[in-house]
Amino acid sequence: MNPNAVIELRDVAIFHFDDALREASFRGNGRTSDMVLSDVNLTVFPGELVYLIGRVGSGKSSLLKTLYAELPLREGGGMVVGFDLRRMRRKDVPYLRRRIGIVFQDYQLLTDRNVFQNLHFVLKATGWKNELQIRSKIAEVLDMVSLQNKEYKMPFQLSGGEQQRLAIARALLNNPQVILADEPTGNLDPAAADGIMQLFASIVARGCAVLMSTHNISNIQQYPSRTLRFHQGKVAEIDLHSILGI
Ligand SMILES: Nc1ncnc2c1ncn2[C@@H]1O[C@H](COP(=O)(O)OP(=O)(O)OP(=O)(O)O)[C@@H](O)[C@H]1O
Repeated sequence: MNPNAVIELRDVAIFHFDDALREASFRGNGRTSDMVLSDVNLTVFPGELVYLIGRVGSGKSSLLKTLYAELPLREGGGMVVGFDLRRMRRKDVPYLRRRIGIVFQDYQLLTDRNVFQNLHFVLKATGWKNELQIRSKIAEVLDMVSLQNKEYKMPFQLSGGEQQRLAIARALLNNPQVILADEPTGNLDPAAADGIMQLFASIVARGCAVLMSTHNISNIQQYPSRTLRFHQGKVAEIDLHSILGI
């Protein structure tokens, strides 16, 4: 494994284990899992922006879930920010998640808490104790995502783009080396999506690696970068000329 990589996958296969299928196999009827991807090899270094593209159901979310240990890695080798995915136990998962940031299409904010409380909650849950340091960290990340002065807004009082900025601020709280973003611009209009892409570009420029699944080719046109195509159960790096026509 490359000591400088923040993500490394070697000969990985990804499966969904289905309880109904498992039940069938107990009865001697065969399969217990559905293979989504196989032969996945990937190395990502600090400060890289990597897009994941492919049709609905091609496995982009499944790969991201494997990287944040929502789906267990059962075949091949995988390291994420120094954590060995094959050796992860359930109790190790929160420690991995403190070292990475995760951003979803639907923001996944605490809807009954304001901006400040959404961030405060995460810092307390990840072991921060000193209120002064907590306040200073919250001010720092809100500044990074241009949401200063919105601390007391509730999520429903924010635009979609602002809610996604808050989700990104939350992902930045513990200075992650990697951000995994699953269609972060999927619910946004072009102007808001553009702002989110600018924000990710600034995060990448600070040395954080970002893996982003997207159906939005204009994201890639705007910030061309390494792109992986998910197709027929495999992942392959593609030549940007083939999708951008440049
Ligand atoms: N929890 C699950 N249990 C069983 N199969 C699943 C589960 N989640 C996803 N799948 C299957 O795994 C395959 C890959 O799905 P995945 O969500 O990773 O695709 P995707 O490329 O992210 O799609 P989208 O672009 O819609 O987000 C699909 O065939 C899907 O039906």
